[in-house]
Amino acid sequence: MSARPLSGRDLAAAIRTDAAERAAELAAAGRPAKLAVVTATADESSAWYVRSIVTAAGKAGIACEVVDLGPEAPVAEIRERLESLSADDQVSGIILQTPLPGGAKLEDLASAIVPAKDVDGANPLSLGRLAAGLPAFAPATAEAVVRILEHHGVELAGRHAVVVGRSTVVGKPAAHLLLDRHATVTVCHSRTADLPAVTSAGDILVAAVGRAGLITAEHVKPGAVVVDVGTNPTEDGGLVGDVAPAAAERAGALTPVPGGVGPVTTALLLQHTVRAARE
Ligand SMILES: NC(=O)C1=CN([C@@H]2O[C@H](COP(=O)(O)OP(=O)(O)OC[C@H]3O[C@@H](n4cnc5c(N)ncnc54)[C@H](OP(=O)(O)O)[C@@H]3O)[C@@H](O)[C@H]2O)C=CC1
Ligand SMILES: Nc1nc(=O)c2c([nH]1)NC[C@@H]1CN(c3ccc(C(=O)N[C@@H](CCC(=O)O)C(=O)O)cc3)C=[N+]21
Repeated sequence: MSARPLSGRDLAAAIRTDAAERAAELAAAGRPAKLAVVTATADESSAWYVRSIVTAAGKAGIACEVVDLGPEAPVAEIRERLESLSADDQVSGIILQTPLPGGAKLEDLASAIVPAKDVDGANPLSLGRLAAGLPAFAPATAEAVVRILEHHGVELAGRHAVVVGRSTVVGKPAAHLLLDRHATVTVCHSRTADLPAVTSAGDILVAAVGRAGLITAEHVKPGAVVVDVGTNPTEDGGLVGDVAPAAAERAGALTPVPGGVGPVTTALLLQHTVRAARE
C-alpha cells in the first residue's frame, strides 16, 4: 500500500488567486505590491525557489525585483541592501535567501529587515512574536507545512508531531505553529541520538533536513502523515525530497516533491507580500 499523496497544487492555486485579486486592488488604488528577493548564494534549491517566486509573482501581477549579490558578497553589503530596501517606499516585502555566504546567520542579517516588510518571518522580532503567539509573518515554508495538513483535513490537536530540522526558516517556526494547533511537538536535529526511535513515534512527521533519502522506512510509524519539506536537486535536473521511496510505502499520507510544500510556500510568500502592502 502506498501513501495517499497530499498535493499542494490546488491549495497553492487558491492562495495565488487570492493574492492576485488583492494585488489588482492595490494597483488600482495606486499602491502596487512589490517583493524584493535578496540572494547571495549559488545553492541550486535556492535558485529553484527564486525562479518560482519570479514566475508566480509575474502571474499574480506583483512586481518582483531580484537583488543578486553573488556568493562572495560581504555580509556588510547584504546588510546595507536590506536596510535600503527596508527604507524604500516602493518595496512592500523583502526575503533574504538562505544559505548565506561565509557562515553568516540569517537571524543576524534579517534584523536589518523592518518587521512590517519581513514577509518570510526571518527577523528575530518576527520569530519571537510567532513563538509568543502574537501577530507576525510566519516563515512561508513553516506556514505551508500546517496549511497543507489542514487543507487535507489532518487532525493536529493531541497528535504527536515530530519535526526533523531546527532551522529558523523551517524547523523551529514549524514546531511553534504545530504547537499553536495543540500538537505535542518533538524537534530533532543532527545531534539527535537514535533518530529512527524518535521519528517513528510521530503520528505526523515533518522532514526538513535537505538530504535525499534520509528518512527511510525505519523512521516512519506505519500509517503516519509525512510532510516532506526537503528539496534536493538531482543529477538529471529534477528535485527530490528527504523521504526515501521505501518510507513512502509505510506512510499513510505523504506530501510529494515536487508539487507538495514547495508551491504552497511560494504562494504564501506572495500572499504575505500583498498583506504587507495593504498595512
Ligand atoms: N519546499 C519548500 O518550500 C522549502 C524547502 N526547503 C528545503 O528544506 C531543506 C531544509 O532547509 P533548511 O531548514 O533551510 O536547512 P538547514 O541546512 O538550515 O537545516 C537543516 C537541519 O537539518 C538538521 N540535520 C542535518 N543532518 C541531519 C541528520 N543526519 N539527522 C537529523 N537532522 C539533521 C540540521 O541539524 P543541526 O541544526 O544540528 O545542524 C538542521 O537543523 C532543504 O532541502 C531546503 O532546500 C527549505 C525551505 C522551503
Ligand atoms: N529565506 C529562505 N526561505 C526559504 O523558504 C528558502 C530559502 N531561504 N532558501 C532556499 C529554500 C528552498 N526553497 C524552496 C521553495 C519552493 C520550492 C518549490 O516551489 N519547488 C517546486 C518545484 C519547482 C517548480 O516547479 O517551480 C515544488 O516543490 O513543486 C523549492 C525550494 C525555499 N527556501
